[in-house]
Amino acid sequence: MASPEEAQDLVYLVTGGCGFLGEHVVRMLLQQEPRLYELRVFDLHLSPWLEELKTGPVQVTAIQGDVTQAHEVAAAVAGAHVVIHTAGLVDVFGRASPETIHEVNVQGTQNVIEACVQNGTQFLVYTSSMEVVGPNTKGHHFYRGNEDTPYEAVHKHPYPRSKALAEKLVLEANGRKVCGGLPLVTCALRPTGIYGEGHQIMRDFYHQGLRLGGRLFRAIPASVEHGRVYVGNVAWMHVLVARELQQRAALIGGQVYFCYDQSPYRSYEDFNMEFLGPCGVRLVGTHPLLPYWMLLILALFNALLQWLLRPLLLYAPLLNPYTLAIANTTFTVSTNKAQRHFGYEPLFSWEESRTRTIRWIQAMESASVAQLSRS
Ligand SMILES: NC(=O)c1ccc[n+]([C@@H]2O[C@H](COP(=O)([O-])OP(=O)(O)OC[C@H]3O[C@@H](n4cnc5c(N)ncnc54)[C@H](O)[C@@H]3O)[C@@H](O)[C@H]2O)c1
Ligand SMILES: C[C@@H](CO)CCC[C@@H](C)[C@H]1CC[C@H]2[C@@H]3[C@H](O)C=C4C[C@@H](O)CC[C@]4(C)[C@H]3CC[C@]12C
Repeated sequence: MASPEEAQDLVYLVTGGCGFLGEHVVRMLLQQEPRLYELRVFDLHLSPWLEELKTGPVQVTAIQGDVTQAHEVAAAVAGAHVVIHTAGLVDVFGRASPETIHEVNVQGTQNVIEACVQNGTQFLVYTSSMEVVGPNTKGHHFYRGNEDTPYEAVHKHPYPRSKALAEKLVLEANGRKVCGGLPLVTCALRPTGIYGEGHQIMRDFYHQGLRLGGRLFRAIPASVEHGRVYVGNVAWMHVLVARELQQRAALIGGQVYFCYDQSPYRSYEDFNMEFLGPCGVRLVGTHPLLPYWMLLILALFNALLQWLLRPLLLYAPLLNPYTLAIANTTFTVSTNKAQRHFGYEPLFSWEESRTRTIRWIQAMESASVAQLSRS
């Protein structure tokens, strides 16, 4: 039974609630937000696991919709107290056009803001990205920086450009009057590279490793640090900041926070090996097996091939000039701003985050073995 100060009276809306991060935010809200009365999950594609959540004490409402359609967003927001906007088109591989990325990430976010204003919804948390800052394509390193570290943010790629524009819209909307006259309170969370259960790129690396006989070949120097954060902690940060935004609007409104936890600083590949290693994949080489210039030629070749093949098929490999640049540029954060402003402490230790991620990969493996033996 909820105590009087914890009456179950709040309606939350999570956009992109069926995505990798969105699913963790949805589950975290159900576990950690005692004042939740209704949870609306809005996504272009609804996942079957939502059905099992509908049997719990909180009313879970699945809404199939598109953030680019203002009327669909407005209908979903009507009556909500808090919106957590995670929906986005995450594409650094050239799968979607720059126009589509802009439409979903920027126009979609504008639609969410306008829907909050029209409907009198006062609290908006936006999932931004480290890429709003960098790494930039000039290869400048961002070494254990924080929210105030000066850095030349240069956005040439459609994805980081769209995230930066959307973040700006969200922060500028802080303080706007919503219907009823109260101020809109917004903030943005900037995860570094998220990992954990459901991470598609980790899945891809694992399967690639299996195809190559349990090996992956080092392509990035071990000295390049890449920031990573566990999905459960990113979700927890969203839940906590959404709650505290309602109590400490003056402090948190209009602010940005990097998402961080105790995950160690490593290169992108070495970090992945923390999970893939125990699952039978090893990283070959202590130094990159190919020199950088050769990888760059391969990346440029991939980009050319993508362009040539576009009328016929979608060719979108992991390696392109942009992903090569990100993977080869140090970008790590070291901050306690979220702890100072809203009392954030990671919910999952590094050991737990690692164990959970390994168990997920192992479960994936058992499921595919079981499927093979059935067929
Ligand atoms: N994955 C990362 O490492 C990472 C890091 C930093 C920030 N982010 C941000 O976190 C958010 C979630 O990313 P993710 O990794 O979970 O991606 P994801 O692709 O798994 O999830 C995004 C979700 O948004 C939904 N969506 C896409 N277009 C939509 C539309 N037009 N209308 C409604 N829903 C739509 C998708 O169906 C999907 O369920 C994104 O905003 C992304 O920019 C991700
Ligand atoms: C050169 C390859 C040899 O193994 C390795 C390529 C790795 C890349 C595919 C990934 C390296 C860094 C990743 C990005 C980073 O973690 C942060 C991101 C921010 C987020 O908002 C979206 C995802 C991403 C762009 C992420 C995508 C994959 C990498 C480029």
